[in-house]
Amino acid sequence: MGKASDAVSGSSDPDVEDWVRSFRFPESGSPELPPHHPNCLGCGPANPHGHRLSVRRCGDGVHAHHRFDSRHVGAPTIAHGGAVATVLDDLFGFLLYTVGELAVTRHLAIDYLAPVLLDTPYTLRAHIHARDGRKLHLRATIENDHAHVVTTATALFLIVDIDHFLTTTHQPHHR
Ligand SMILES: CCCCCCCCCC(=O)SCCNC(=O)CCNC(=O)[C@H](O)C(C)(C)COP(=O)(O)OP(=O)(O)OC[C@H]1O[C@@H](n2cnc3c(N)ncnc32)[C@H](O)[C@@H]1OP(=O)(O)O
Repeated sequence: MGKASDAVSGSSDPDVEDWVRSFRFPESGSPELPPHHPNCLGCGPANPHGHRLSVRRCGDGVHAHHRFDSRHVGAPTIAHGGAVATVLDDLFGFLLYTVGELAVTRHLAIDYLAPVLLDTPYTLRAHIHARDGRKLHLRATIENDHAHVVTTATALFLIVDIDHFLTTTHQPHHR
C-alpha cells in the first residue's frame, strides 16, 4: 500500500496526525477498500451511528450493497434524504483510493428519483466521470433489486494535500 503521510510536518491534534500517518492507499489489484477511518460516519466500523458502508472496486469505479434501517428514517418507511446524501458522499470518498490522492467534497448534488426504502437492499455505484487537474467530477447511482435507478448524484471533489487535514485554521471560500 502507498503511504499518504510522507509530507506530515506536524499537527496540533495527535489523533489527526495518527490518522494521516496510518492512511494507506490499497494496491490497485485489491478489490476490498478500507474504511476512511474507524469512526467515519459513512464507513467506520466503530461508529454506532454510522452506515458501515462496505465498498469494493468495480472496474474503474466502486460499488457497494447497502440497506438503510430505522436509524435513518425520514418519512415513515423511507430513508431520510440526508442519510442518503451521507452514504453517497462517503461512496464518492472511496474513489480517492482509485486515484491514489487525498480529496474532499466541494460540491454534491442529488436527484431523489424515487423513495429509498428502509430495510431494502440497494446497489450503489460510483465512478470518476472526468478529471481536470485537482478537480474530480464524480457520478453515482443507487439502484433497487429490480434494476431501477432511484437516486443519482454528481459531485466535485478537490484533491488536497495532507496539510488540509492538519491545519485548524481553515477559512471559508466564496465563489
Ligand atoms: C482523504 C480522506 C477522506 C475522508 C473521508 C471522505 C468522506 C467523504 C467526503 C467528505 O465528506 S469531505 C468533507 C466535506 N468537505 C469539506 O469539508 C471541504 C470543505 N471545503 C474546503 O476545504 C475547500 O473549499 C476546498 C479544499 C475543497 C477547496 O478550496 P481551494 O481553495 O483549494 O479550491 P477553490 O475553492 O479555489 O476551487 C478550486 C477550483 O474548483 C473550482 N470549483 C469550486 N467549486 C466549484 C463548483 N461548485 N463547481 C465547479 N467548479 C468549482 C474553482 O472555480 C477552482 O477552479 P480553478 O482552479 O480552475 O480556478
